[in-house]
Amino acid sequence: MQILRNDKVQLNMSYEQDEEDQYTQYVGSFPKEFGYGPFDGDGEGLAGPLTGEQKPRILLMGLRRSGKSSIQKVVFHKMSPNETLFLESTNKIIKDDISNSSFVQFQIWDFPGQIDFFDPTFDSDMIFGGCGALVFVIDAQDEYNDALNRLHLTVTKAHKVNPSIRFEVFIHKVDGLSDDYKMETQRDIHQRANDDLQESGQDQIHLSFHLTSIYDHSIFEAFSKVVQKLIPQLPTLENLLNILISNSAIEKAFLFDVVSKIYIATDFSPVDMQSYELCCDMIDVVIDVSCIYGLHEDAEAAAFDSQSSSLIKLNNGTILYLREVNKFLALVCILREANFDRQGVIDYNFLCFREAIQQVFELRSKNQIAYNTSSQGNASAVGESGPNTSTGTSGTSNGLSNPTAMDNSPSNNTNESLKQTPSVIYPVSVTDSAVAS
Ligand SMILES: Nc1nc2c(ncn2[C@@H]2O[C@H](COP(=O)(O)OP(=O)(O)OP(=O)(O)O)[C@@H](O)[C@H]2O)c(=O)[nH]1
Repeated sequence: MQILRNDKVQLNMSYEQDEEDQYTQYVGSFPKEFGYGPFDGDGEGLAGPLTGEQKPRILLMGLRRSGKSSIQKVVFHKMSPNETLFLESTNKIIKDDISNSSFVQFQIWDFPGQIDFFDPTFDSDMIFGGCGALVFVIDAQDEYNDALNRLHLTVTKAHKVNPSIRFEVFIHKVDGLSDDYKMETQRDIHQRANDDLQESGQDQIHLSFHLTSIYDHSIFEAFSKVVQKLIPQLPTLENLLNILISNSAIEKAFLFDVVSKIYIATDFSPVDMQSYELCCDMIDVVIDVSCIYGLHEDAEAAAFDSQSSSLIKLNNGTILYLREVNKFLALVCILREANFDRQGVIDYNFLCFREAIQQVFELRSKNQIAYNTSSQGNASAVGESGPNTSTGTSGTSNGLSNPTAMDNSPSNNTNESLKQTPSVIYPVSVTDSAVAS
């Protein structure tokens, strides 16, 4: 296995509480430096970093002790699940800035369980107005009548203020339930929540349901789906992954945010949990090995460079192949060993893919800077972009509204170079053109 060198990413927190050091400790095998940091720009995403106000916001709501803070700590701060037993109850809104990559830039607001919407100090316009997604956590191990009432109250209120919010219901702590009971609980909660909405004439509100637990990968998978919906460039990324896998005989490819192990995009084939878990585990292995062997004398040197990669052969004839895409993102692929005999072609296709991704970043950055400039100088320009530009839900928050924007970009050339590879696997012409160029 080639060693993926560890990147020293700073941990950046914006907690309101005076507990800045609390989560910068070692958790498991992760070094404390391996966490989120401000996007310091390495040429790929001089995003004119989004300001707090512009970042899509994800709200974590639910009854007391339903598991909101645990989810946030486990997914984004590498806290081990057992440590969440000692978390204290949240008594005010905690805002957490997730700024680890130029694609995944958002804020998570963790709410106290006992929050009162009718309290005059609760500014629902401000809270729901700039929100991209609302995650409502229900403790599936507990009686959930009250939680369903609360869910109804929360979504109707939020939808009234901001109809573009996406509602995600986490049926949480399912680790304690048998498979049958899990399914039964999901069906029951789904049915009752939607019935409540229908009875109150609010059936235009759409709820998505996820079975989650911090004790397995389900919470990462569910959060991946929540975050993906906030990435306007998602169709472009998926399209690029499709082109890559179909030309490289790859079975499944994930574009991972390395620190959180959230996948921000995958190809169009269905995701099965086992593949996702395998890829997550690979990232853990790579990081662990990198921490032990990957650091050079100059520990401050930028690691995770363009040569970084890892190859794991499983004993069932399958290969896991990891390549660094940029400082924060990694491509993890699953493919058959037999299809890996012409690695050069796969690597060439990967380079085209990486270049395309970088161009998406650049385009986004340019649009972001243009947007920032115009909104500073001309208030009406903000109006043109729509009132929800800061939420990330309208598809314009980052200035790149849809894949057609990409079509006009230089990256389309890269798309073409991938597309030009005949759909036959490993066309010789690709290698030839690579050599020729
Ligand atoms: N079994 C199990 N327990 C969990 C899970 N997630 C959280 N917990 C436990 O649930 C308890 C409450 O978790 P918190 O994260 O503090 O809950 P909260 O919703 O933030 O609570 P408030 O801050 O009071 O609103 C803790 O003891 C966690 O260890 C899970 O997936 N499974």
